[in-house]
Amino acid sequence: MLEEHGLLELVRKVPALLVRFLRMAWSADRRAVVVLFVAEIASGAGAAVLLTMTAKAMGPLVGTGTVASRVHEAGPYLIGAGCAAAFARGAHAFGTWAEDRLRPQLLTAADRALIHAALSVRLEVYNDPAFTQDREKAETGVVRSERLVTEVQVFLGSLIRLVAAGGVLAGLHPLMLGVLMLAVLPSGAGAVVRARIEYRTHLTVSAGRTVKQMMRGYAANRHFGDEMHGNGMIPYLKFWYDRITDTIDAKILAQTPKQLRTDLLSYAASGVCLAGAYGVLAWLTVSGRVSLAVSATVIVAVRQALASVRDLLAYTVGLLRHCLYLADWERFVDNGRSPEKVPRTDGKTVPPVVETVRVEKVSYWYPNKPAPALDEVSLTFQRGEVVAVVGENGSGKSTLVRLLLGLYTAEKGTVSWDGIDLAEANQGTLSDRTAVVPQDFACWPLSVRENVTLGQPRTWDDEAVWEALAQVGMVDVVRELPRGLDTLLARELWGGVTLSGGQWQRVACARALYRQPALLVLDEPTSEMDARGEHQIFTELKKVARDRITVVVTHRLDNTRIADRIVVMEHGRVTEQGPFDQLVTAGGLFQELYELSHDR
Ligand SMILES: Nc1ncnc2c1ncn2[C@@H]1O[C@H](COP(=O)(O)OP(=O)(O)OP(=O)(O)O)[C@@H](O)[C@H]1O
Repeated sequence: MLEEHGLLELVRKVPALLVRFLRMAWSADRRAVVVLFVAEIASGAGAAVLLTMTAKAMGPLVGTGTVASRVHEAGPYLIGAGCAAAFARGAHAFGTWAEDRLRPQLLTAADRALIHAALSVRLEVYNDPAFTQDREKAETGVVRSERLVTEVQVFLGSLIRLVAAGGVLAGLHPLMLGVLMLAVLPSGAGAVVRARIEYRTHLTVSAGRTVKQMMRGYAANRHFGDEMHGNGMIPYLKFWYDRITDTIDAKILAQTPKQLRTDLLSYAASGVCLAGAYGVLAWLTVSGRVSLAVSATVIVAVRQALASVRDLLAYTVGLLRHCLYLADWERFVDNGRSPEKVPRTDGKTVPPVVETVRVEKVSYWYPNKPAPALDEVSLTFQRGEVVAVVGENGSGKSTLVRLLLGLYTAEKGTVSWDGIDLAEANQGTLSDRTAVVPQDFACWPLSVRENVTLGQPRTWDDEAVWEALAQVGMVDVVRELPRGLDTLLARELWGGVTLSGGQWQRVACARALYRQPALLVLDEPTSEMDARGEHQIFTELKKVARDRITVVVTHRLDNTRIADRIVVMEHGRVTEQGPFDQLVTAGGLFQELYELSHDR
């Protein structure tokens, strides 16, 4: 991780980051990039001409003769200087126009890359605790990408103006470059020290900021409103949020005395060096080595150079800081493209119809867990079968179905579909054959139609959509919505509505049925449904079971009566299998759980 390395590591990365950033800008808006560069170069050239004209005007102005004749002689140069200044400002305005165009486009490009990366990785990558933290950091990189445009613009402009001032001074007298260096060096050193302090501060607060960001997300999410308000959690959450923000602030504030010391030292050194530079200049002038006119120009040029250096350094610090966040963003985005993190697309094609899914001696470990979530599990599933998977919390049911779906890859053993080992399957063709109603599903802020067809190629035929809705008993509810299938299921948006928990669950089931998959997995599909809804779903499952393998994970053991076979799991192992009538009297865990569920 970049954080383990130092500032030097970051500085080494900056050019590559800037090139990548430039490429993004180039593909977003070439014209704006060209205008930005041309405008800043033109603005720098204008500043150089302004200085040269000033130098030329100084000769007559500080020379001999009447005031009128001196002004007359200097007049054309003064007009030239005025025009150069106007030109430089005009060019800068175009630079700002380009910046205004690039900022939002780069923000969008960085944001899109992040979301695509987050959506591209395999589900297993999410299990790595670093993944969430990396994503939070990358989010900050997205926000900072916008500011980087301004920084690059000012950095470039200042650099060009500094080079222009240096060039003009060197042209006047080679020694003047030394005078300029003497005047600006301490500010440079001060800025580097400041950047180091800021970088270290960033490292100390980054973990706290990540947690804070997560909390912000929860606090603003209506989904958690019932839980927060109904449990009286608000005062503690406020207290907790205040505490973490105070801790972060305290760490940042603890750095301010160091920054003050750095500033005072660098300003004092700057003052001494500037006085030294002017002393050298005075000596050169008095000893006749440079003319009075040159010396007057040097003073103007040094002032301009100092302003440029101040901008340059301030924006270099900003640039470094933002590159730091961008490095986090870059790492996350590149991870989302690395072959070992994304699903396989080059493997064997999974056929549309599957007769047998075989699980052979499969074990699976989650990161940082000593015991396997699945331990040498062997099972076979046949087309047309409805299999219920039951067991106590944490026994490995959800892990098993993720392996069947190919969402996780077995670490030991194999899961195969008609002989195709899923570790070697093309994941795209596999996910085309599966459908799942997970325990936790999203309430997508899309129309009813899209909520049903999501994951399928777009269709103009609503008949199949209505059919899927009929299978879950949602036809009347949808007909009564203000815009039927077009109704937006997002109460937060104008014209949108929301559904009840059970209705949302029915929509999730309709989506799975609409897919007509080879493997249909339902993990607690009816936990929020009323008795009628539950009855309807299980009746429908039975009706459509002939064409596929259906796996239902459930804690409501009465529902397992519809299953052809029940698989009982304990501590990651399969301990019982068989039809309901057999298991309910077998004296094993199933019978015990069944009796407990009726012992009220
Ligand atoms: N993402 C994860 N990271 C780490 N450990 C996990 C993860 N998901 C599950 N586990 C662990 O794996 C084991 C099996 O979990 P799994 O979710 O498969 O159980 P389950 O039978 O579906 O439980 P439940 O009935 O509560 O849904 C548990 O010990 C759980 O703590």
